[in-house]
Amino acid sequence: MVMEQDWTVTVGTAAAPAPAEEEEEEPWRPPSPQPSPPRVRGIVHKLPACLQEEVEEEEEEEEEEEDKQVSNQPVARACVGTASEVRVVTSAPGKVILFGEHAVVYGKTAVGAAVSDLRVVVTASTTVEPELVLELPDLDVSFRRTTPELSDAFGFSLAVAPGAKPTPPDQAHLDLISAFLSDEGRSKDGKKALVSLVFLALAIVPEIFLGKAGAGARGLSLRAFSASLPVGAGLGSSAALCVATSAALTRLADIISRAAVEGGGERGGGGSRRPSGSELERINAWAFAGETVLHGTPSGLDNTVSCYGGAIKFVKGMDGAANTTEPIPGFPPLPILLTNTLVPKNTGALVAGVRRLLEAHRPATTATFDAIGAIAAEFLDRAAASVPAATPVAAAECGDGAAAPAAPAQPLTAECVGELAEMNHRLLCALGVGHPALERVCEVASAHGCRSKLTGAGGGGCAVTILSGEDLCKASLVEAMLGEGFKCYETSIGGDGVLFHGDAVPPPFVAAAAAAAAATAPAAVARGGDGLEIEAGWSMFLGQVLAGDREGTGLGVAAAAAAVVIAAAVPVVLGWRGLRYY
Ligand SMILES: Nc1ncnc2c1ncn2[C@@H]1O[C@H](COP(=O)(O)OP(=O)(O)OP(=O)(O)O)[C@@H](O)[C@H]1O
Ligand SMILES: C[C@@](O)(CCO)CC(=O)[O-]
Repeated sequence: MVMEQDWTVTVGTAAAPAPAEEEEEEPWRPPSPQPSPPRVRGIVHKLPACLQEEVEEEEEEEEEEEDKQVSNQPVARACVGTASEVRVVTSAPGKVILFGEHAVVYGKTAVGAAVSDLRVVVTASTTVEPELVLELPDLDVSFRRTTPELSDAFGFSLAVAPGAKPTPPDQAHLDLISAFLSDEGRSKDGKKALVSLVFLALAIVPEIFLGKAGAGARGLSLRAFSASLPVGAGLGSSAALCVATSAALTRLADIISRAAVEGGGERGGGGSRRPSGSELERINAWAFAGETVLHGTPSGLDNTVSCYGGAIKFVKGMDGAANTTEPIPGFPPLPILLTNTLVPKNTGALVAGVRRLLEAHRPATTATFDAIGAIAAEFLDRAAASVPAATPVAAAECGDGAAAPAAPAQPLTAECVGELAEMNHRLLCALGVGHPALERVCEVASAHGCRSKLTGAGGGGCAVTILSGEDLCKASLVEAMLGEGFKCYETSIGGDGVLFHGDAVPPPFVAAAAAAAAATAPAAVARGGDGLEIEAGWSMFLGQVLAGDREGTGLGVAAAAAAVVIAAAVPVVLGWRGLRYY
C-alpha cells in the first residue's frame, strides 16, 4: 500500500519518561498555548521509492518461495569465521488502535493498523570483541559489558539452547538480568528497555555468548533508535522496538547458524525486503516475549500489527488458545489526525489499573469490555459490507437504525466511524484510562465537527481523530490543536510492517541517526536555488527538533534554535526525499 502523509509538526517538549507507578501525580493542567507554530503547508512523507519497489518485488515472490527466499540469498564467504562483522538492519512501524484497546487483553475483538512512516530502526552486528554493547540514544542509554563479565554474572544460564522456541522469560530470569543491570543508574524506562533487549539477545543469539558462533563473532552490538515514532505516546513504540530487535536478532541467528553449517557466512545483503511468512511468525513470537518484559501482560496486538503491517482484526486467545489475526478486507482509506497530548503515561500501570477495576467490579467491567468488543465488531461488519463485491448496498448514514435483522450491515462512512470511535472513547474513560488532555482533544475536534478517541493505553499520549468534511476544516483543526500545545501527525494508516534493510541503514534512517548525534547544524546543508533544499532525512531531523519528540537526542540548543528559526521563517514541504522551502 502506498502511503501519503501530511505531517504537521510544532515546537514542543519531549514526552518525559513515564512516572513511576507509585509516584503521586500532579493534577493535569492544560499546557499554555504555544507561540504560533511554523506554518507547514503540506508534507509528503513515505518510504523512499527505492525501498517501496524492493519490498513490492519481494512480495510477489513471497508466497511461493517463503523459506527458499532466505537460503537463496547470496552468501559472502569469509564473513563469519574470520574477523569480519555481520551486520543486519531492520525497522518496524508504530501502530494505531482504532477500536478495542484494554478490552483486547480480555479476549475482545480489536482493530489496529500500522503507522508505517513512524518507525523504530535497529542495527545488530556481531563483533570481534567479546562484549555486549547496547545503545538506545532516544533514552540516552548505553550499555557495554565484556562476555567474561556477563559469564561471571550469569554463567550464561540465561542463554537458551540455540534454536529454542520463543518463550517469555520467567520472573527469576528477569530478576537476574535486572540485578545485573542495577548499578547502571538508568531511568526506569531505560532500564526496562535494556532488560528486554538483554533478554532477547541472550535468547535469540545464544551462540554468540556460548562461544559457538565462530571466531569472528565473539560479541554483539545492538543500536535502536526511533525514526519519528514518539516514545511512550500510545503509538506502540515498545512493540516496534521489540519487533525490530527480534527481526534483527533472528536474522543474525540464521546467518550465524548457516555459517556454522557451511563454513562461511553472509552479510545481511543489500536492499530492503519483507520477511517471509515463517520469519514473521518467529519475529512476532520473540517480540511478544520482549513486550512482556516491558508491559507484563500485553495482549499481543501491538507487536502483531507492527510485525505484519496493514490493518488487522485481532482477538487474543484466552486460556492458552492461539490468537486470531486477520487482515481486514475493505479497510477504508480513513483520513485521520493523530494528536499527541505530550502527557507521559505508563502502559503497564494503566493495564494494571484496569485489572484492578475488573477485580473490584467484575460484572460492570466485563459489560464495558463487551460493549467495546461490540463496537469493534460493528466496525468490522460495516467494513466487510463496504467491500463492493460483498454487498452492493447504497451508502447509508450511520444511525439510520431501521435495518431488518436479515439485512446486511450498513457500509462505513467517516461519520459512522467517528461515532463508533467516540463511543469507544467514553467506554475507555469509564475504565479509568482517560485524561483531561485527551478530553481537550475531543472537545477541540468536536468544535470542528470531528470525533476522536484515545489510542493505545490512554492516560495521556495520543488521540485519533476521524477526519470528515472539508480540507479547510482539517487545517483549522490542526491549527487549533497546535494552539493547545499539542503535536499533530496527519496521516493515513496501513502500510508495511517489519522490514529487513540488508546491512546498511537506509538514507532516511541514517539522517535520523545523524539528527540524534547532532553532529552539525542543519543550516550547514541548506542550499540556495529558487528555494532551499535539504537532503533526505534532514526533514526528519527538523521534524524531530521542532517537535522535540525524543529525549536524549544530544541536540545542542543552538542547533535546535537554528532549525526552529529556519522553519519558522518560511513555509515548508517536507518529505523522505527532500525538504523544500518555498
Ligand atoms: N526508541 C526507543 N528506544 C528505547 N526504548 C524505547 C524506544 N521506544 C520504546 N522504548 C521502550 O518502550 C517504552 C514505551 O512503551 P509504552 O508502552 O509506555 O509506550 P508505547 O508503546 O509508545 O505506547 P502504547 O503501549 O500505549 O502503544 C519506553 O519507556 C522504553 O522502555
Ligand atoms: C492497552 C493495550 O490494549 C494496548 C496498548 O497499546 C494493551 C495491550 O493490548 O497489550
